[in-house]
Amino acid sequence: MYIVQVASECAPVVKAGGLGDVVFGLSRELENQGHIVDIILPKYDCMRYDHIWGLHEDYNDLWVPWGNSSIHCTVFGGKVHGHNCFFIEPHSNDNFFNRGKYYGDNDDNLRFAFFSRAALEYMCVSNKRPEIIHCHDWQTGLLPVMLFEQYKYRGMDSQRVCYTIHNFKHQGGGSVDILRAIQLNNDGYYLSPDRLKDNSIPNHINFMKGGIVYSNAVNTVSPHHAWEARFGTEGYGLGHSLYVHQDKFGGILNGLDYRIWNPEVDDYISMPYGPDDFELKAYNKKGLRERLWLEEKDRPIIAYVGRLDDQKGVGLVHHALEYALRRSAQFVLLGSATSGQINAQFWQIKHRLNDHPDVHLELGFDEELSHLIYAGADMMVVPSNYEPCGLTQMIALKYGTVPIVRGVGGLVNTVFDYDYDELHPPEERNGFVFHQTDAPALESAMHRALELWYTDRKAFNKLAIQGMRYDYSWKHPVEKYVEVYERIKA
Ligand SMILES: Nc1ncnc2c1ncn2[C@@H]1O[C@H](COP(=O)(O)OP(=O)(O)O[C@H]2O[C@H](CO)[C@@H](O)[C@H](O)[C@H]2O)[C@@H](O)[C@H]1O
Repeated sequence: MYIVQVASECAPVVKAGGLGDVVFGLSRELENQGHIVDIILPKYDCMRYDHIWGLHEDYNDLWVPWGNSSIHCTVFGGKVHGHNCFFIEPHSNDNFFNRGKYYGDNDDNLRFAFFSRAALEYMCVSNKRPEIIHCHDWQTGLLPVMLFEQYKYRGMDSQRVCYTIHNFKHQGGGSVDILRAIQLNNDGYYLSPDRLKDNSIPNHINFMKGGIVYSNAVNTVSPHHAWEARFGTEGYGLGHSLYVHQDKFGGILNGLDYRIWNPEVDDYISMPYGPDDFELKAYNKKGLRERLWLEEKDRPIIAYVGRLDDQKGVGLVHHALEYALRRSAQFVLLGSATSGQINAQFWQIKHRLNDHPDVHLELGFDEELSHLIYAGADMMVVPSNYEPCGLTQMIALKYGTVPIVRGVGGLVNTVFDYDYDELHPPEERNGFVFHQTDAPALESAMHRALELWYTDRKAFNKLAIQGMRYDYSWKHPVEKYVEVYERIKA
């Protein structure tokens, strides 16, 4: 099958979080299984150009209809670790993708509406006719709308869309001006409740709702989160739309790319190791301590890696740090804040603890360091408020770093409590789970993990090795995506 992925991220060239990992890992495994995949991305000024090989002009004369005129774009082709990517560069004073960052500007909705339009226009005029266009998150929610309302009549009538939602909280939207920009000139039609009308803000369109209504198949990234979004509050107002479209909605658990996330072959860590020579993990703990100036002693290291965002339970992340110190453990944090307030709060903590021999906070994005943390830590905390899938706990498992997670979303589908899991026998359990969003709940799970580390190291290591033996690769999820593609293709 020929599949085009359209997304705002693809690791390692553009990665702000898990979306980038998924777009790359999914594409790579699809190709392994014999499919052809192209990936279309914006050409950001701040991408990791060192991960692109053979960047060249692929299509120089792309004119993308926009408002009353059109914007000239150049499309660049290049290989990202062997995979075909196309980068769209608009030439206009809006400088849509020359902002020194991927997201976070007031006109983000317009920027990605433009990107969706440009991706379709490029496929249309360059004669790319995939069987499946796979769109991701709010940034590309308008693509299926334009495909079925406009491009279907321009020779793209047999393309089908699979739409994957990685985060319901960010839906994209705005006034009907956006419809004008993408030339969907019939406000009454598009603003109807069964099309793009936002479910709560009057006279607003909602990109993600558009994606749900117009795509042929819709999924989120774990079975449990699909249930939460449909029946709980985690759909952030889109629960009703999911109900209306329930026949085409489901959950497919993410995978991990084990060529990137595998301690047996990881170039960024101090010493390779696997479940059969787990004792070598200790060299990575030493390497991590040396790199981050932590004191060398017989203590566990607890880590947090992730965006510092309300979604991730930042209050509990901070609490985990304080509790770890109280229990004489060491704590390492690698995170980038998504708001100025959270950023300031963590810089303050960092300054306060700057000379502490048992703590290191690294505030920013550092892919290489993240590998060493997964390898060197003993435990990883993931106290999320909600978590569609979560990759950090799956990476931690592969690196024999025991996850301590809140039982929500994909965390429920991947981490099974050492003491209390009822569905898995003891030899299949792999972590610690708590349920409430308060500090005592987190402490009780951390306490159980720390007690095991302090009092029965053998049992702790056995648990870590059990986690390493889980297969959360892309192999099985890709089979599920291919089933979906087969079902919807023309
Ligand atoms: N400061 C930093 N430095 C280096 N690396 C960092 C980093 N902060 C995060 N990362 C890395 O980014 C990825 C984050 O994965 P998550 O699953 O937590 O994604 P996120 O919440 O962004 O994405 C959303 O999409 C993904 C993919 O579908 C879902 O798993 C998830 O639940 C959903 O919220 C991991 O690879 C992690 O190591």
